[in-house]
Amino acid sequence: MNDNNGSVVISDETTTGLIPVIDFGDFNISTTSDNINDDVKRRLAAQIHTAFTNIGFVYLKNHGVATEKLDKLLSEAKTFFELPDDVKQKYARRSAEENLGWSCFKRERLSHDRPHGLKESFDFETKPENVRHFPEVPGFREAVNDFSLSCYHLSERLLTLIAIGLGLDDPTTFTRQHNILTAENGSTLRCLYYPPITPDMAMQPNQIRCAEHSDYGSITLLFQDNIGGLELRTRSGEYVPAKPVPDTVLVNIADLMQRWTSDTLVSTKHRVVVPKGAEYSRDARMSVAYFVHSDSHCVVSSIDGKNKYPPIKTLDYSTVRFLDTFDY
Ligand SMILES: O=C(O)CCC(=O)C(=O)O
Ligand SMILES: [Fe+2]
Repeated sequence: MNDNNGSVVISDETTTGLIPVIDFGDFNISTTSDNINDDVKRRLAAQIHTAFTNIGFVYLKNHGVATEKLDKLLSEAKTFFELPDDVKQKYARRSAEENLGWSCFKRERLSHDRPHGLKESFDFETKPENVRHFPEVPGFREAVNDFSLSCYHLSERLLTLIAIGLGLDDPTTFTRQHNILTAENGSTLRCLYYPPITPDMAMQPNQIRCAEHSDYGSITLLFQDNIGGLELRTRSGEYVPAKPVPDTVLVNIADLMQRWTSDTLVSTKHRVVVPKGAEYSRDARMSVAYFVHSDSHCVVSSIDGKNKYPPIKTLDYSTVRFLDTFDY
């Protein structure tokens, strides 16, 4: 079925009909932004805007981020996560301000209504000159840098389209505040590992892989493997699956962008549940999230000038959120 902007809305249970799949081929990361016709940008901007004002999530296909780069990253990350804890501990995250490094199993608590998540993760800076190297997994560093760079290019395009979709005079309104490749910016690439759920695993009541939360920054690019379990909250309050759609990236609005746009774009809560049935719980699940944040010193205040929310500095906002999530 087509919605009124021409984007395809999948009506089977893959996305429960709520999350559009948009063909990003005309503006994929191999294109040169300046050469792309304004009509193409306006069309894509309108499609994305509709998704971000309704459900806050969209699948993009033909985005141009090479599948081989994702596969390589997932494979290197898996090798890392399967190392013994005492090795991984050398790379453990240290503080909320830094927001980098390894978070061990059951470290992160995204909702106070649930126990810690059944997952491990590793956060990287998005800058290529990133300092951490992994003697134990020599290819990990390069795979992260390579993938990050593609995500950066896709993010720039999306931030431009978001500005156009909002009808802003200046399409660089957001990109100017997202100097992702500089030290002024705290965007991160996160590799996530949800180990197999085994009968001997000590699980607490209500414990799931990743508890209900919304993301903190501007937008998130999420690449998931084929295991499933991701769910998002509809406006009526129920959680529905956001199933893996091969070769797509799932993009969502995060909290600071919702605030920036005075709730026009919605930051939707989501979670990762343990798939039902022994077959799937024996599988580990992996995903990669690229969290796009505005520059640390950027003061986010409503673009419509109505000040629905008081202005807040990006770093102040994200530090409070990280402190709430991790027990330091
Ligand atoms: O692993 C996933 O699919 C989702 C992870 C997520 O939502 C997050 O890390 O913010
Ligand atoms: Fe999230």
